[in-house]
Amino acid sequence: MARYVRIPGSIALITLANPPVNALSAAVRRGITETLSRAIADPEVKAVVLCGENGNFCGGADIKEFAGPMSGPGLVPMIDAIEAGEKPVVAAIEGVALGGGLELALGCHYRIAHCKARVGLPEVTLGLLPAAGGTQRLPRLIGLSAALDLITTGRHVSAQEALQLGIVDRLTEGDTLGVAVEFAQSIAGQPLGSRRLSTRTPACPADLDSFLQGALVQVRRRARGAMAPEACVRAVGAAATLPYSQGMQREQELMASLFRSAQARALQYCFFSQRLVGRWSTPSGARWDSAEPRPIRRAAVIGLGTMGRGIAVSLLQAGIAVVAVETDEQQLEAGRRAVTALLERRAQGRGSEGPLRFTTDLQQLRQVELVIEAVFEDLAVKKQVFRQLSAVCPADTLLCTNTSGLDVEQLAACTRSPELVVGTHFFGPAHVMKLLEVVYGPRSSPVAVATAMHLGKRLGKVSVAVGNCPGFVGNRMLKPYLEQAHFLLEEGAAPEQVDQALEEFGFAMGVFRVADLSGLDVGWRVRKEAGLTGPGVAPGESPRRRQGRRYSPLPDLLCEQGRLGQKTGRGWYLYEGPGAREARPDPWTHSFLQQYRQQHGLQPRAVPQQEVLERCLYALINEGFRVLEDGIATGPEDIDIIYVFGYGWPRHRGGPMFHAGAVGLATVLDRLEHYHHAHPDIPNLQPSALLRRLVASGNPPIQKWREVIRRVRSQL
Ligand SMILES: CC(C)(COP(=O)(O)OP(=O)(O)OC[C@H]1O[C@@H](n2cnc3c(N)ncnc32)[C@H](O)[C@@H]1OP(=O)(O)O)[C@@H](O)C(=O)NCCC(=O)NCCSC(=O)CC(=O)CCCCCCCCCCCCC(=O)O
Ligand SMILES: NC(=O)C1=CN([C@@H]2O[C@H](COP(=O)(O)OP(=O)(O)OC[C@H]3O[C@@H](n4cnc5c(N)ncnc54)[C@H](O)[C@@H]3O)[C@@H](O)[C@H]2O)C=CC1
Repeated sequence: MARYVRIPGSIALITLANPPVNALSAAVRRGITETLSRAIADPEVKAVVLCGENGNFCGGADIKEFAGPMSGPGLVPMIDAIEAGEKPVVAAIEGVALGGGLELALGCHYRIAHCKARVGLPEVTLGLLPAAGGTQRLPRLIGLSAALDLITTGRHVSAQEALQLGIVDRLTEGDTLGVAVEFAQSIAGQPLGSRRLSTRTPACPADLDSFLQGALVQVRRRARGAMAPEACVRAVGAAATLPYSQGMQREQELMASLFRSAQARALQYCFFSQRLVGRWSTPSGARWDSAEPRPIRRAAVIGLGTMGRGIAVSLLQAGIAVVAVETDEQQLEAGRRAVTALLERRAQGRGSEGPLRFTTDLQQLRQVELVIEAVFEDLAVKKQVFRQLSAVCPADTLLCTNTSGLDVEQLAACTRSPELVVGTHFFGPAHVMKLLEVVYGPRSSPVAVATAMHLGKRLGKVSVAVGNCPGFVGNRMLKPYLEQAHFLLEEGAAPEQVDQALEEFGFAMGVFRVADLSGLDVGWRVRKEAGLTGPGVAPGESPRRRQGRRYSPLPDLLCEQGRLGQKTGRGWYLYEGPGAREARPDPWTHSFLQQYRQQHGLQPRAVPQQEVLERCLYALINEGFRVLEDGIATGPEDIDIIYVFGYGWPRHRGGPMFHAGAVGLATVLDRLEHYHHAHPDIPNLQPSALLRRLVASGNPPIQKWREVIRRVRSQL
C-alpha cells in the first residue's frame, strides 16, 4: 500500500509501505496510483514527495508476483502518469532504489538520496530487463554507455557514484525526507520541461553500431547462453535509435520474450534460494533463529598454502585480527609475501583491515576466538594439528577445518571440546569465491554452527550448512561427474569434446580445463589416500576395476607422466609453458588415449554431445538426490546454491536439482535407467530411491520436494 499525508507548505507526501523493502506489489501500485491522483486533484498541493517507509525507498517489483498472473495497475502507466503530471514529484531515496524502484524514481522529476543509499537496475540478474521504462529513461539521463553498463551487469551503485553519473540530483547526510520536502517547496511551480526524461535525447557514442555490436559480443562472452543480458543490450540500443514511445514498445516486446522464460524462473529461484539457505537447521534441532552466533574479533589460520592465504585475507578484510601460522620460517616467509601481495592488490577502496601477525609458534594462539586449519589434506596431519590446537587455545575457541572432504568428527574427537569443531569449507581462491560450506558433525553445537554461518556472511560469502560425509555436498557430487567424464574418454570422446559440451551448457570451463587449472595431483593424492591408486592397490587387481566397480586410471596415468596441468605446462591439454593459461588440444593426449583403448580392448565410438551432458550431469544430479536422502543437505536449494556459487554451475539454469526438475524428473530417471542398463558396473548411474519416489509422487515442483524427502527419510 501507499500512505498519503498533506504536510504544511502545500506538499503531499506519498509513502510506500510494504515491508521489508517496499516491493511494488499490486497493492502498492494501486496505492501509488490512487494517492497520486489525489495529489494532482488537490489544488492546495503544489508538489509531491515520494518516499519509502523503514529507511528503504523501494526494492523494485514484487518478485513473488512474477510466478502468477499479473494483476493490478501496471507500472508503466503509473510511472508515465508521474512524469507527465504538472506538479513536480521528488523521490526521497533512502536504503535502496532498485529495479522498478529506480524506474519509479526516474519517472519523478527530481531525485534526492541519502549518502548511504544504493541504486541499480538488477533485473538482468533475475533473467529480465528493466521494463518499466528503465532501458529508455536511464540512457536519456546518463548516456548510453553508462546506462548499458548498469543495465547489463545489474550492479548496485553507491549514492556517490549515482551523483557523479547524474542519476540523483543531490545527496544528504542528514534527514533525507526533510531535505526532499524543503527542496520540493523550493521548486513548486517551476516548469518541468526537460525534467521529464522521456523528452530528452540520449548521449550516444559516435560509432553507435560498432558500440552496440561490441556490447553484444561482451555480454555473450560474460554470460554464456544467458538471454537477458543480450535483450538488455537490444533494449538500450532502441533508446538510441528509436523515438521514446517506440523504444518503450521494443522494451515491452523484449520483456515479453523473457518474462515467462525458463531462465527467468531459474534465476528467480536462485534469488529466493540464496535467502532460504540462511534459514538453516540441523537434524539435531539447531536452527538459525534460536542459535546465537558468538562475536569473533581474533582468529588464527593454520597453514599458509593456496587456501590459507586467501582465508587470512578474507578474515582481515572483515576487520578480524589474524594470527597466521606456518611450520617453518621458510614457509612462513613465502606465506607472508603472498598474503601481503594479495592485501596490497585488494587494498584500493577497501576499509581498514584487522591486525595481522605471522608466526611458527602455536603458543601465540592463547587469545584467539576462532581457528581455521588449512594444512595438507592428510587426516593424520590434521589430527595432530587439532590435538595441538586443543591443548593451546582457550577452551571455548571454535576450531574449524578447511578440509575438502575428510571426516570432521574424527578431528573433533581429537579435541577436548568436540562440540566446538565444525568444517568451514572455503573454495579457491578463498578471498574471491562466494561459497562457504559449513559442515556440522554429529556433536557440533548450535552455537558453533551459528558462529561459522555468521562468519561466512561477515566475510561476504553465501554460507550453506551441510552434514558430515566424505566430500560433504559439493565434492561428493563432483566425484560421479568426474568419473563419467573419464569413462567417456575411455569410450571414444576427446577432452575438448567433453569440455565443449559442458561449456555450451553454460559452465565457464569444462571438466578437463578445470582439472588442469586446479592441478591433477590434487585428486591423485586423494585417490592414493583412498587406496584407489599407488601402493595401496591389491596386487593383481585390474587397472579398470576398484572395489567391485568400474574405475578409470586415466588421470592417474597422466600424473605418473608428470602431466599435472597448467603448473607443468601440460595435463589434459597443452600449454605454452608451465603456468600458462591458454589450453590447446594436445596430439599427445589423443594418441595416449588411442593406445590406452587398444591396450584395454576398448572399441572407440563417436559419443554424441547429448550423451556427454546426460551422463555427466545426471550422474551428479543422482548423487544430489542421495545427498538429500541421507540428510546431508536439508533441501534441493542448498545443493543448488552450492553448485551455483562454488562450482560454476550456470546460474540461469538454477543449479543441478532445479535443472533436473526443469528437464522433468521422469526424463532424468528414464535416462539414468538407460545408462545404468548399458553400464551396470557403474553404481552411480543407478537411480536413487528419492528420485524414483519423486517421480512416483507426480513430479512435484521443487518447492514441494522437502515434504517427499521427509517421508522418504522417515521410512529409512
Ligand atoms: C533489496 C535488497 C538489497 C535487500 O537486501 P537485504 O537487506 O540483504 O535483505 P534480503 O534478505 O535480501 O531481503 C529481505 C526479504 O525481502 C524479500 N525481497 C527483497 N526484494 C524483493 C522484491 N523485489 N520482491 C519481493 N521480495 C523481495 C527477500 O526475498 C527477503 O525475504 P525472504 O526471501 O522471505 O527472506 C535485496 O533483497 C535485493 O537485492 N532485492 C532484489 C532487488 C531486485 O532485484 N529488484 C528488481 C525486481 S524486478 C523489477 O523491478 C522488474 C521491473 O522493473 C520491471 C517490471 C515490469 C513488470 C511488467 C511485466 C510485463 C510482463 C510482460 C509480458 C508478460 C506476459 C505474460 O504474462 O505471460
Ligand atoms: N586447493 C584448493 O583448491 C582447496 C583446498 N582445500 C583444502 O584446504 C586445505 C589446504 O589446501 P591447500 O591450501 O591447497 O594446501 P597447500 O599444500 O597449498 O598448503 C598447505 C600449507 O599448510 C602448511 N602446513 C602443513 N602442516 C602444517 C602445520 N602442522 N602447521 C602449520 N602449517 C602447516 C604447509 O606448509 C603448506 O604451506 C586442504 O585440506 C585442502 O583439501 C579446500 C578447498 C579448495
